[in-house]
Amino acid sequence: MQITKTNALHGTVRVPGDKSISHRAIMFGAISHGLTEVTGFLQGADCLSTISCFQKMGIEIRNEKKKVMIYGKGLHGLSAPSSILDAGNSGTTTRLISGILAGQSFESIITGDASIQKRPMGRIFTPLSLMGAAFFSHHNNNCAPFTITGGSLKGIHYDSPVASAQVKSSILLAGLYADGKTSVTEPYLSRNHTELMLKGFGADITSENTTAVICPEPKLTGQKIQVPGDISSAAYFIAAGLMIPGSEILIENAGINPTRNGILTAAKRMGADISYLNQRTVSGEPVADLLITSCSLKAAEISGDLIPALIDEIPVIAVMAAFADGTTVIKDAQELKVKESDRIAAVTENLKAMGADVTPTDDGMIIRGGKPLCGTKINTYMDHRIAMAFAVAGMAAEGTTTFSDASCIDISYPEFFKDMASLVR
Ligand SMILES: O=C(O)C1=C[C@@H](OP(=O)(O)O)[C@@H](O)[C@H](O)C1
Ligand SMILES: C=C(OP(=O)(O)O)C(=O)O
Repeated sequence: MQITKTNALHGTVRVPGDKSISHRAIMFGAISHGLTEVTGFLQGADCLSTISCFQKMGIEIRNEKKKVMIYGKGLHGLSAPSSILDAGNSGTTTRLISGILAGQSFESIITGDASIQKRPMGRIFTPLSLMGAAFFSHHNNNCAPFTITGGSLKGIHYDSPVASAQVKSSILLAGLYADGKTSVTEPYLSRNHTELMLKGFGADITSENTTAVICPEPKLTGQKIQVPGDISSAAYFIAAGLMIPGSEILIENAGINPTRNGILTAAKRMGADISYLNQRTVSGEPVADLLITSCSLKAAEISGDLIPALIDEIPVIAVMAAFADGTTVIKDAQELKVKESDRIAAVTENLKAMGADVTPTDDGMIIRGGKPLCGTKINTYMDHRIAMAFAVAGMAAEGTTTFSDASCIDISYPEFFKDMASLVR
């Protein structure tokens, strides 16, 4: 794959289904009674890992691409896995499944790829152990592979040190199996798809400010779920549409849940005027079509409670900042170091290689925008967000951009290059 500077982008694009919501639809369907039908499911490698894990635990899942059918067996219907559960590259799979496995009467082993084997799992071992599950990290490093011994769980209150929807969701799912109320408070509100969707399946779940509360409910019921387009995937089109002069693109069916739409807030702070058309609610999630028109971008500060709402979009926001006028400061984003790659290191290394003036910090980066950027060979670190963010950088830079390996894009957006190319006239 080679990318050169592109002309203005025009046309309409429909991004694939939301990754976070697709994972949850499979998981919640598996532990509910009866059929769950999912349309708009993301056929990315991460979500396929979730499907395969539940199939290994005896759940029939038919993936007909346009529709995924999950024949749920209820909270206690999973069987001991036929072999080690492989979460692939997916942190969401690993951490959310652990919450469910914590409440099972069997033992299971979870592993994943080289990246997953480096990501911190102590953050779920601690609360789930307090609830009564036991964990054994095979390399004694609080990472995968690990064994979970489920058990009878007790309800707890947990003050999470990190604003992480994966930690929150893992605890709430274990809470379905506990003997009483379970609650989680986080420092800032993270994405709330679990709270919204579990309620739809019949769970007794409420939230107020940064606290979510769940009470055990013996029976969840299968649902029809329509997955909205992924705002994290839309982010690459938003950035390209804003940065490439003369562009006008319509992104249809994008999820705009306020706990996820920080990219829109950041873009607005940077001077963009994005129109929200056809606003509606789909399966409990707010959705809109987004009209993006190119503009000259200016620097902004990205920090505090905005961070969880745009955590996965920071690589592409950093690219926008490199093309913007002024100094952008991104802080409070130390979580970037424990994603599929160390995204502070990966973004700053690649931006520097393209000629940008950028300084990494402990919890983010400082980008002095406006220097001319030139294509180079991007080291993706096999991180899908890095590959797509720098594909966008390559579309706005002089010269040619190539990649060490861009196959990682299949994790969240297998059709990315095709969809982007459809907008180039
Ligand atoms: O719950 C989820 O679906 C996700 C939560 C976020 O991770 P953290 O919970 O680690 O912040 C995000 O980065 C990830 O892509 C998906
Ligand atoms: C961090 C991400 O996903 P996960 O944690 O599920 O691997 C991501 O998609 O950017």
